[in-house]
Amino acid sequence: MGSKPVENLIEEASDGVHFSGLHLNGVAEKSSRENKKTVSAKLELPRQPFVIGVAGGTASGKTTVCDMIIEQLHDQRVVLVNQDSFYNNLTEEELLRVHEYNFDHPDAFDTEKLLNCMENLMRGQAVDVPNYDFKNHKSVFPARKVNPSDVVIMEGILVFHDPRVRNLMNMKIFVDTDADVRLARRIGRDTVDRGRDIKGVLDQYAKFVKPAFENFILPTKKYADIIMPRGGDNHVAIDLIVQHIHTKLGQHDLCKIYSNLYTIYSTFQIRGMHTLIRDAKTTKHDFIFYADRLIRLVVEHGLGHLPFKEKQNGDHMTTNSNLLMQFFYFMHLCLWNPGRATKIKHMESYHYRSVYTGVEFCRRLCGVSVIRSGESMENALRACCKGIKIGKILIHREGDNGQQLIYHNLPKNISDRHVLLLDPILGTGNSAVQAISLLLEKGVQEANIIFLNLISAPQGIHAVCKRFPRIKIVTSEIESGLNEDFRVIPGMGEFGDRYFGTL
Ligand SMILES: Nc1ncnc2c1ncn2[C@@H]1O[C@H](COP(=O)(O)OP(=O)(O)O)[C@@H](O)[C@H]1O
Ligand SMILES: Nc1ccn([C@@H]2O[C@H](COP(=O)(O)O)[C@@H](O)[C@H]2O)c(=O)n1
Ligand SMILES: [Mg+2]
Repeated sequence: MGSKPVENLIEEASDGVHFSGLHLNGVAEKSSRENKKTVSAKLELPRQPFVIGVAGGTASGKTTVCDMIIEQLHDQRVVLVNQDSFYNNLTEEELLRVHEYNFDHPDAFDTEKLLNCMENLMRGQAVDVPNYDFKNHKSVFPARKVNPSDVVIMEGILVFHDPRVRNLMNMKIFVDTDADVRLARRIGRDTVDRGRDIKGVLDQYAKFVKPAFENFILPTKKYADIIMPRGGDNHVAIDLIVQHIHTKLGQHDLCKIYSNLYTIYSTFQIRGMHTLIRDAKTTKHDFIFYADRLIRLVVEHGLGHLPFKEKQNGDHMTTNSNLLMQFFYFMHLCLWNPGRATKIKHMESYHYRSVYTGVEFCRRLCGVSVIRSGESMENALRACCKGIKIGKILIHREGDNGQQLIYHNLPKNISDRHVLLLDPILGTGNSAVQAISLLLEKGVQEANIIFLNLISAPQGIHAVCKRFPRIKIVTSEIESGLNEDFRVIPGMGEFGDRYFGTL
């Protein structure tokens, strides 16, 4: 993998331009990829943080959940921005009648200030977040200095309410805790931490907190990606969320280094399928089922990277309604212009010409599977590309570095084709390098190779991308690393053995 360890490469890349497949909008992402050469020029574009929104009713456990996520993300730079910090300061008059003030209405917050603060953080600038005092209902000095970070968590009862705030979020979590539990916790917290008396807490709850929950907070639950029951007691959900963030950040960094590395969009469905195929207890039947689902997604994604030509379907297209119109027009001519009507022999002459502008698939392509595990991907490729030719390469592994190419059978005219190279696991990258070298020897253009796999280890990515910067790698997950046996961890055994049942 070269002389520098992975962490150094990531660190170096973090200093310069970031090729984020996750957080930049389409335009920014495209221009970053197009300007790959500017990496060396070290343009100081801001890092786009992974923004998580955490909403939910009062005392549902939002702050507790955020603290737990932050604790578990100990190796990442994470900051918390509380919506509470952006409460409007009360006027003297409002302070005198504070019991009549509705702190649960969206207007109680200075949302412009929150947005401004978030925009600065996303531009890579440190911000001063007000320090709100719940006892005196106002911000106090000094403000809290918040530095730009990899992950920004925005937490508060109404963070999903304003679409401008909501749209900044990459992940939205709604903490869904039973109303009675919330009221009991709120009484406890407000009397102990916020200097309130029980009667005041109950009056405020009945008058403002409960109605606002129903009118403003609960309706935003529909925007959540994750609805989290039981708040901080839900350790499984917290683990999954933390793992997902880790995956996103890991992929993020390697995708920034290599603009030819593509990961399919990660969803909990996809993570769930990975969780199953990575479990030694998963039955053969389930292993094949979920591996096939993942393979199909990767193959479809890979095909999306093939070139295409614009194509127009210039055929006549007729709908029922215009057939009816044509019939009436024909009858009209028969009555009023029989001469013209007789000239018309075919109804088709009246069809409205409609053109569909689409694209044409690239036809000059073939698959090449690396025997044996790569053969597990052939069916998905055949299902997507009718009649596709698939060649094979057998590489024998001697120890961990000695790879020996011992057999190949490749489609004719492979040099004219785009090649989809199939191997579900990219580990050290040694086999992939051998296979790609063979394809290049056979005259295939490096830029015409798309390497499809399910799991890529960083070592393999560095090995392949550095040596063949023009090939594309499409994967469904970037692994954290390899174990001492050069296997992906946590281990799934030999993919081919598990898929073909030859354990
Ligand atoms: N799972 C839990 N079990 C017991 N108490 C909890 C739990 N989660 C939160 N609390 C307590 O309930 C109160 C409200 O929790 P907090 O996280 O501040 O909620 P929120 O930020 O949603 O208002 C706090 O006093 C907190 O210590
Ligand atoms: N001066 C204030 C400001 C806010 N509140 C209440 O705080 C709740 C929001 O904070 P959570 O941690 O519970 O989400 C909200 O329901 C307000 O009623 C307050 O009492 N006094
Ligand atoms: Mg809170």
